[in-house]
Amino acid sequence: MEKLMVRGGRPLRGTVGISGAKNSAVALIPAAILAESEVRLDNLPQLSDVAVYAELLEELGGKVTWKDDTMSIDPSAMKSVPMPNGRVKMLRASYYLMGALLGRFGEATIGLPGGCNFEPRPIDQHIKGFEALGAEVTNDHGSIRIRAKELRGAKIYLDVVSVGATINIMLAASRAKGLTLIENAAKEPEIIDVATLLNAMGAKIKGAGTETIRIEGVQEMHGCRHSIIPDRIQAGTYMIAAAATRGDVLIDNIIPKHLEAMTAKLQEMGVHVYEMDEAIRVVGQSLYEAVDVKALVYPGFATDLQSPMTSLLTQARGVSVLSDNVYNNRFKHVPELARMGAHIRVEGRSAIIEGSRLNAAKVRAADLRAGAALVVAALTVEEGTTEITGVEYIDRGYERLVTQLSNLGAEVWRDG
Ligand SMILES: CC(=O)N[C@H]1[C@@H](OP(=O)(O)OP(=O)(O)OC[C@H]2O[C@@H](n3ccc(=O)[nH]c3=O)[C@H](O)[C@@H]2O)O[C@H](CO)[C@@H](O)[C@@H]1O
Ligand SMILES: C=C(OP(=O)(O)O)C(=O)O
Repeated sequence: MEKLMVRGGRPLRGTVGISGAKNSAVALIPAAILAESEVRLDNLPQLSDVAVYAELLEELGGKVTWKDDTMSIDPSAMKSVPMPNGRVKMLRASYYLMGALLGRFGEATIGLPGGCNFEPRPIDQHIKGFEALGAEVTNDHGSIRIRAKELRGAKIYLDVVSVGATINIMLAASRAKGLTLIENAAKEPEIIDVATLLNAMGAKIKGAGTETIRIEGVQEMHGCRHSIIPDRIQAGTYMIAAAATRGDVLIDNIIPKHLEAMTAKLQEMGVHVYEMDEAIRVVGQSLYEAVDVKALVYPGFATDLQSPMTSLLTQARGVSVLSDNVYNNRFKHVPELARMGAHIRVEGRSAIIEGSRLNAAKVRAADLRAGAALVVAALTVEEGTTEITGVEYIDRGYERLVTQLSNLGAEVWRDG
């Protein structure tokens, strides 16, 4: 079993460049299905989810070429092949095949998605959206069959603010007849990135990044070239790691505005953070104050950063309370951090974190960001080597993690 080995106690120092965003990439790749000619994506991250998605598109008959950080997708010969099992179970974002195939072919059969299952993650709002557009949706033993004779624009009010449902409805509605309004839409930067690509492909989308998105359906969409936005979650994780190790790191090739909630929280703790045009410098300090954190939808503090933030808060003086208002039960990192000596209690949707010194241990990453939390924690440990299993989860979201951390002076390697 592969392990990530971390010998901590060294302040991270230097510059780390951030790749394109995973959560954009896994929506932009299936969005290409809607075009009739080649879509080229630049600044693509080298991640396992991206590799799986490329294979999924090939299974559908797409021609995919991936070199360095550029992927070309020729969707002209694609068909809506049923995918009840197999690779669709390997990642969460396979649900975007539903909206994209429905938009282009009027039908899709896709197994329920996999990915990080830190708690039940329903897709009822995606289905409600497809039905509002005129599709018939049935669940056949965990496989979702969606059919529409004709997609028609509709007004859809999302009961919960959902990134996935907002994007999935945008994908299908781009090729529907007439006007679709998504109300109570998610506002994450990745939504804007997807709308930008779709518009470059010929769609007519306005309002992405606000709570009302207006989509005027078009009959045809074409190829284009698009560069993916930087990964704000990888960037935030390196900000946390820099602070936790009392280091001095320039996080480069990012959009600092996407990290405002993180920057503000670090500053509140006493970390020195300097924003530049396309970079943020984080300078760690010896003493940090406990703070309260509420993970919320964008532009609030990102739920994907709450697990690594928990590790940083073990390094603060006093008691911090971290609540997750997006996923109430995203605390699989807590028992593992406890093995490393952390004093954390989970009460309802909150983790109550006491400042504590951590020790090396053998721990398991149960999901992607739980893995990031363990890496951050391990980097703070002064003596001994921490062994982290579940590396396959971490590989879903951090490009060249060992190389990146080693370049910053960390002692990290893979074993097994
Ligand atoms: C591939 C991708 O982009 N993944 C991100 C996406 O996941 P994902 O798109 O799956 O997350 P959502 O924004 O949909 O989920 C937000 C909340 O809404 C609930 N919900 C969602 C859909 C639905 O139909 N019904 C429902 O009840 C979820 O259980 C959750 O409590 O946004 C999450 C929230 O920022 C991030 O943690 C994930 O990294
Ligand atoms: C939960 C995450 O991803 P996914 O939705 O792809 O499982 C994440 O990126 O933290």
